Amino acid sequence: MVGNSLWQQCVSRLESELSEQQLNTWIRPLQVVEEPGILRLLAPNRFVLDWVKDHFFQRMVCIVNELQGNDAMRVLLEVGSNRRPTVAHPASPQALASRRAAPADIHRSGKPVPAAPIPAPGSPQFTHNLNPNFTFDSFVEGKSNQLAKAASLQVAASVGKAYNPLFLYGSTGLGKTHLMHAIGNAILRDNPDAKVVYLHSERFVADMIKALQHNSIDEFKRYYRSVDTLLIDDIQFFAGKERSQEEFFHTFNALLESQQQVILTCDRYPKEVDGLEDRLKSRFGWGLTVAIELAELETRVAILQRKAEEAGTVLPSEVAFFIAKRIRSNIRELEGALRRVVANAHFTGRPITLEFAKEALYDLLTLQDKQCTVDNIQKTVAEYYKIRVTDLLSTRRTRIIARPRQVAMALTKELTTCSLPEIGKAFGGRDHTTVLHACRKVAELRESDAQVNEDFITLLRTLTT
Ligand SMILES: Nc1ncnc2c1ncn2[C@@H]1O[C@H](COP(=O)(O)OP(=O)(O)OP(=O)(O)O)[C@@H](O)[C@H]1O
Repeated sequence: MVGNSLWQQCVSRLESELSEQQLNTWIRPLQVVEEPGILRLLAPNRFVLDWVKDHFFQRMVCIVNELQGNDAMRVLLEVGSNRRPTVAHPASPQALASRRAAPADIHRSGKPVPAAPIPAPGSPQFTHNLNPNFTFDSFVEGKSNQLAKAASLQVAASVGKAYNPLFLYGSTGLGKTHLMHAIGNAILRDNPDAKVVYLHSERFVADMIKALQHNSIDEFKRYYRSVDTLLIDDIQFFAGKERSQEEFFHTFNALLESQQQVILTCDRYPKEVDGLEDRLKSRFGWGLTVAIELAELETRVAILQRKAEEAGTVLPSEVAFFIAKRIRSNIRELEGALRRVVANAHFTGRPITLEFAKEALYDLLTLQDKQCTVDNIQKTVAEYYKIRVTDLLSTRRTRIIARPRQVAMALTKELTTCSLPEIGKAFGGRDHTTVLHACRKVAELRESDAQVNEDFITLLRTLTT
């Protein structure tokens, strides 16, 4: 029996034994490589590997043996991917400090930079900069962030030992900073004397420049190297900043060598950050690299309800569903919409009903509606894939046209109230079954092809913000 179908049979068996959540988190992310006599399973990272090994591996081997009878295959479990890399392999700490940095420029995030953590010269105190509200308890778990939360809990419980560095990545506003602070808060709760320091990468750069100007770079180094846990947010802002990367590289190495915990966040997979040195990219993947995905509808609703509860407001579920359906790609924006509804209710003294929420969010949603016309979706998709709108409407079936067309149809289904026949008509008079097929195909590809998933998310975000 070939590895793949054997594995499929094994998964079918597990489907009747495990919960959907367990299957999604631990079993389905495994990829199979076919080799004679060997069923090689690739886990996307060490975290999944360890978990699967401890909880399911024995059972998996049993099932394979049962399915195979006498000519049982060897089952191997290792970290790797036959799609795209997720985690680099560890290397010796001795190899850490041996290389030098390469040059580049500066760019700015436009985000507010949190207060500087550097204490006045000679001052021994540490500034955590942690938001006490960002805890594991206040973090709503869903399929999209389950793995990231589990990994974060593990790191908080085993600082410097479990996974170092922990690298959380995902689009903006999906909860990376929240989780990072949750780890810091949990570490401090267990050990109030722990030196936990959070800062945005721009702050690191600004402090380093200040230290260089004031001839206090040694103190700067000492400070960062003396922390127990260093949390650096949005490391994509290191891109192109040569000197900062070099400094960070050495700090990072020093911390890792002495088992101090480093936690990093980024808006994309480390290897995809342009302007970041290769040695940093590869080093970032030495511990555990975990993605936070776009939250699904149910999680968005649960987050809204949790935030409303925290604000002391009761949010009727039809209102929560309405907001969550309209704002899909960013939890921060979801919170913004909720804040607006709650504030309006407070000022006007009116109860929060569906009608009221529609009124309160009128401007925001009208702007979104304007962007979400079929014409605009077609134009945006065509520009993104560098093809013409007429190509999308044509009968051409080459992959470079057909795939964007499917993505555009799926986006139209997601973002407008058009029916399948209406979408078909708008895309060169196609049948509704073609549209249905396109939507299913895109959903399937988003699971199996990281590039399609990224294209879809980027387009969704462009069209809804
Ligand atoms: N699963 C969740 N449960 C509760 N709140 C969440 C969740 N995900 C995100 N949030 C909230 O959404 C807001 C934005 O999250 P956060 O700042 O962590 O995003 P981010 O991924 O770090 O974004 P950026 O890349 O822009 O820094 C925060 O207020 C956070 O509390």
